[in-house]
Amino acid sequence: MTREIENFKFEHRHGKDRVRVGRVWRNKDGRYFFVEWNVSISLLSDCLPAYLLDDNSDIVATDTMKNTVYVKAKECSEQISMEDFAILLAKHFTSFYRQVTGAIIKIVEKPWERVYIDGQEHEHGFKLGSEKHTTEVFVKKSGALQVTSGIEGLALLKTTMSGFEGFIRDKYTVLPETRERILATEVTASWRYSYESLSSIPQKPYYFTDRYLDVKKVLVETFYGPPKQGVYSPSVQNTLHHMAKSVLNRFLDISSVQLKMPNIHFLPVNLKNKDDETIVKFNDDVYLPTDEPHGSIEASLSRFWSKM
Ligand SMILES: O=c1[nH]c(=O)c2[nH]c(=O)[nH]c2[nH]1
Repeated sequence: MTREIENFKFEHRHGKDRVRVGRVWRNKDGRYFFVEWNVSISLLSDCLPAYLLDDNSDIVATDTMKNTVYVKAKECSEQISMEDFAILLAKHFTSFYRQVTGAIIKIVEKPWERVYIDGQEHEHGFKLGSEKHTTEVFVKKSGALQVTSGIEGLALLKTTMSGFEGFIRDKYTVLPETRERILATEVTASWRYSYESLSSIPQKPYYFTDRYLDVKKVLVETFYGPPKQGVYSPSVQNTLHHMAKSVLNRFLDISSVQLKMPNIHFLPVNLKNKDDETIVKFNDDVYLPTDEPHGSIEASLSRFWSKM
């Protein structure tokens, strides 16, 4: 909420961060489904008297917000995507409380994956995977909405078909040019859907979950290229742009995509002993893995008609 008070601009919101919830569903055949979500709620509401006076009569308590997560999780008798759960929560807060004019709900899913035993899916066994699915939903009382989904911690590496040449060389430059290096990154991606109102959201139950898996697949496939020959990457920047473009070309319901791709360096190892004898000579084989410092490369790509 933005207000002008005594010639100052005053903005406020309040909510509850990191509400953790696990939800189990069981289908008729006795097969279990499980999600673990970390939910953050932020409400835009008319509760100025609480800031200016000792009047809390327009405050939705953040403890109440936390409880609502569990109530709504309980009420979801069928499995639901985390985007739909975020929309459901936001709809609740903006319609149930006169004071609430907007709700921002963020969810990060813990990557529990069904296990396979002897090549067979386990009915109720899960193990922790790596990258995380994220979402952020903003719903206004009017029904206007924004839905963003994303991925965090998608670690990708290829051992060849990457180089970096032709960059600025000056007295500070040491880095040799190369057409052969390891390319490694940990992708953080987010993409905005083009839906702008509650009524335009697709009603298909796993729509957003399926889309998340589709986008991840396109990002990964574009990074690596075809299984046998791969695809040459002249820079992280170029690969990032290809990945973003592939997502927008493939999915017309996505209006913009943002990618952060740190360049995680693997340094060539060359060693000489005290007699100046070479004991390890680098031949694109032995590397020193590092996590810092790392290059930081990020960009966003949007359709022209996108409002992002
Ligand atoms: O793909 C790269 N992009 C850069 O901007 C850069 N800078 C650098 O030192 N190595 C690399 N690699």
